[in-house]
Amino acid sequence: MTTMSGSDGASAGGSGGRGWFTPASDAAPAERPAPDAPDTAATPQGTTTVAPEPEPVPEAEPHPAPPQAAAAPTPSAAPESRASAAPTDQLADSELIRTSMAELERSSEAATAYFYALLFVQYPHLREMFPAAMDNQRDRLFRALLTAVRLYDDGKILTEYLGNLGRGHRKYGTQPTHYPAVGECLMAAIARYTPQSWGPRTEAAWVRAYTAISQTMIDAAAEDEKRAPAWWDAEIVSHELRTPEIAVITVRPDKPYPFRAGQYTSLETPWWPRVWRHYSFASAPRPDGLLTFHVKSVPAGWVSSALVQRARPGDVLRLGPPAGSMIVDHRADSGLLCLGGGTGIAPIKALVEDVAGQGRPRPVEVFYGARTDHDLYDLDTMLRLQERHPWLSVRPVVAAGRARAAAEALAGELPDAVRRYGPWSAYDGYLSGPPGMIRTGVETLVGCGIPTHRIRHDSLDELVGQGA
Ligand SMILES: NC(=O)C1=CN([C@@H]2O[C@H](COP(=O)(O)OP(=O)(O)OC[C@H]3O[C@@H](n4cnc5c(N)ncnc54)[C@H](O)[C@@H]3O)[C@@H](O)[C@H]2O)C=CC1
Repeated sequence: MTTMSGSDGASAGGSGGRGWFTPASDAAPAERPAPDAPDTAATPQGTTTVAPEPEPVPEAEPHPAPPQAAAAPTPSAAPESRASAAPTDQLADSELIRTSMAELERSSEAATAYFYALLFVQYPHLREMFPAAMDNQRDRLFRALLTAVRLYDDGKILTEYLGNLGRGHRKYGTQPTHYPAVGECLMAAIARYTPQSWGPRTEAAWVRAYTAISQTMIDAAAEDEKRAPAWWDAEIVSHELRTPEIAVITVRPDKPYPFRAGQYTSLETPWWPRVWRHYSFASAPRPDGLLTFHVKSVPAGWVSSALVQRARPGDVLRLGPPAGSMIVDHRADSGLLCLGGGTGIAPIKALVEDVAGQGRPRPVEVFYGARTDHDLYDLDTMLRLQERHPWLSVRPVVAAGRARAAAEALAGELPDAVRRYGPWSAYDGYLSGPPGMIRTGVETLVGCGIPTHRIRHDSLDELVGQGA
């Protein structure tokens, strides 16, 4: 598999044949599917990172000033433009790309809007692969780029991130032949919005990086194609409204769906084609193969609202591959300290079931937080698990007031409640919930003596994009 340092793509220009960004000839055959935007990054040991994925949100399609005919970058006046595209090592590339990215960040919105406008003007047939509304999509592309640049010098993690991305993109129907088009428009957008840093060396560094990125994604998708479908259709077999905003939805996939407790998937509804959202599996793998999700409808959340208010048994959803590395290492004996906020309790419940299924008891301490006790929609389930398993402790934590249903609930924000117990230094941390909770939760656990490499959670980027 190609890594960032492996390719020597100079700026050759042109998007056809073996020009810019064309995958290596001995790599993936042309008909292999590949990706179009970001999906998942998982750090092997520590923090789980769920990366951006093209998951647009509805809305009219806004566009920036229409791009000119050709996507030629405009490198001329840049400070480093007099330098030749001489051989550069990866370190130099990463310097150039970071500088360029820092400048790009200042105009990220305009640059991504320009990129998509250019892509759809130059390659109109690609438009149908994207959802009608492009808002969130634009944001996700940029976040993916940022993630790749951030991981640029860490070959192993970058390869893992891109591999997940490539596999995740199979469901969009992306082909290897799409990469040159995307690369060409991306370079044009970067060139246009980084006048200070753009020049031949930076351009060559970006071309090398993009070529390597594409190749890694294409290879991963091709490899994945040998063993897994691009997507699964899954019929809803039960739909239970736990509160007016929260539904517990169980589906039956049309083919076996292998995954690990703590992971998540991407999900598309029939009502919003090509709009995908992430949801965690709320149970460990079951013998009957059914999968359960907890969905909270959020304001202006078209997908979540459809899933909660409109979906019914018999409706068919589409699932992407499993992703995420918030999984339990069953070779270890350490205890699990789990923080589940709101519907973030879903993967925590799966983790508890996973530990139970191993038949090797180890301490599991769950803090289940909600705004009000009314929002503790899955407390009964968690308390039943606690009754069944002596190694499990479940503590509800209610931020606002005290609940009748959970008279024993602790008061306050979830991380504060955790701090009152412990010691936790011998535990591994698992966090799932809203981004603010994850941030303060990680700080709290580190403050309690749990090193970051023993703390796992889904990525904040992904969670931010999820609420729709
Ligand atoms: N449905 C699913 O499968 C999954 C959902 N999630 C995420 O979980 C979140 C659930 O949202 P809601 O149920 O509306 O949760 P919520 O906003 O009602 O909050 C749940 C808990 O988090 C605490 N919290 C919130 N912000 C905090 C902050 N800044 N500092 C400390 N504590 C804070 C609250 O006090 C409460 O205890 C969403 O962001 C969703 O993306 C995460 C993983 C899986």
